[in-house]
Amino acid sequence: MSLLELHHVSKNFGSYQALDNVSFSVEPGRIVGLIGPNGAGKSTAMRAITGLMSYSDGEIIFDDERIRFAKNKSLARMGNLIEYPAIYPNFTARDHMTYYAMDAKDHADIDELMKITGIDGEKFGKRKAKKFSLGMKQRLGIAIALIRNPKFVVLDEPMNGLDPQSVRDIRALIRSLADKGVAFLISSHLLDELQRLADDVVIINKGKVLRREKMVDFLAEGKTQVKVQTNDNDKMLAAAKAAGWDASMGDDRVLIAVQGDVTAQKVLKLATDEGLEVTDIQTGQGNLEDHLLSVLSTDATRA
Ligand SMILES: Nc1ncnc2c1ncn2[C@@H]1O[C@H](COP(=O)(O)OP(=O)(O)OP(=O)(O)O)[C@@H](O)[C@H]1O
Repeated sequence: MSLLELHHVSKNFGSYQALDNVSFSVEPGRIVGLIGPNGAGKSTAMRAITGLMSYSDGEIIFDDERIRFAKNKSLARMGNLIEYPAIYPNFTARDHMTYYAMDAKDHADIDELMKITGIDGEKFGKRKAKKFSLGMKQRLGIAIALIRNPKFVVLDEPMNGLDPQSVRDIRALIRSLADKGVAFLISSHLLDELQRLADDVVIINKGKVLRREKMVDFLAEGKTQVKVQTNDNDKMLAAAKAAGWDASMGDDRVLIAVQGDVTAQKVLKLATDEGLEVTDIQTGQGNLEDHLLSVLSTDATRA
């Protein structure tokens, strides 16, 4: 039995459909990455799951209870950090911990959680939250999400504003909690980070789920690609597509799937024939970002 299940969930804002028949599940102890471009519906899905927003159709079941807007006993077993953490400017980090632990049947050891999330010690202990940096607020938000020993935690862009050491600390914390059975649903535009952290991936685009699979399977399915950078990548992409190749635009280079007669030499020859200057060319397995872009570009072609 899954801990969280979304069955055919839809959400409309007026005539705009932000979620369209969304179904996926999250198992205990799994870290699930929710990824997709801006406006795909990630925050909307997370808000519906945490009872912060109503949904129009379908159902969301958490821990055997149907999630409804703003009235769920089960939400006490769910932690979340969505957009801005609920921080009180005149509270210190410890005040927040004490406040959010109040009335909880079960809560984490406050000192230990403050230590792990790096909001303890001389520097932060006595400082009021209004004087916190963005990264500090983010760490406090993560600590708040974890204070009630949740079974399931929803984190929207948790690594926002964190320095590399904090990113590493938070990653280790999430992994150790998942090893103890806590499930996570995490959205992030930091795809390298998510690739390292997530066990499963849900890809959402224009409110629809395009993929739901294990991260390793998704990455393995990513084709070997020739990644070519030229002085005119748009022209390179058009030429590759005209040649009938499976090509998409990466961050700063064109990605061409190695299949049939496509090789790096052929790509180089095509670029030269087009009068393009090749500044870099490599062959390799796509990473999460490459494969995501390729899945999104296939989806756009279908639409
Ligand atoms: N309260 C609202 N009223 C009207 N439209 C909304 C509202 N909230 C979100 N939307 C629209 O729904 C779509 C999905 O938004 P959402 O914030 O869920 O996307 P997202 O995947 O989280 O994007 P991002 O990566 O930019 O945060 C967007 O087109 C957005 O403009």
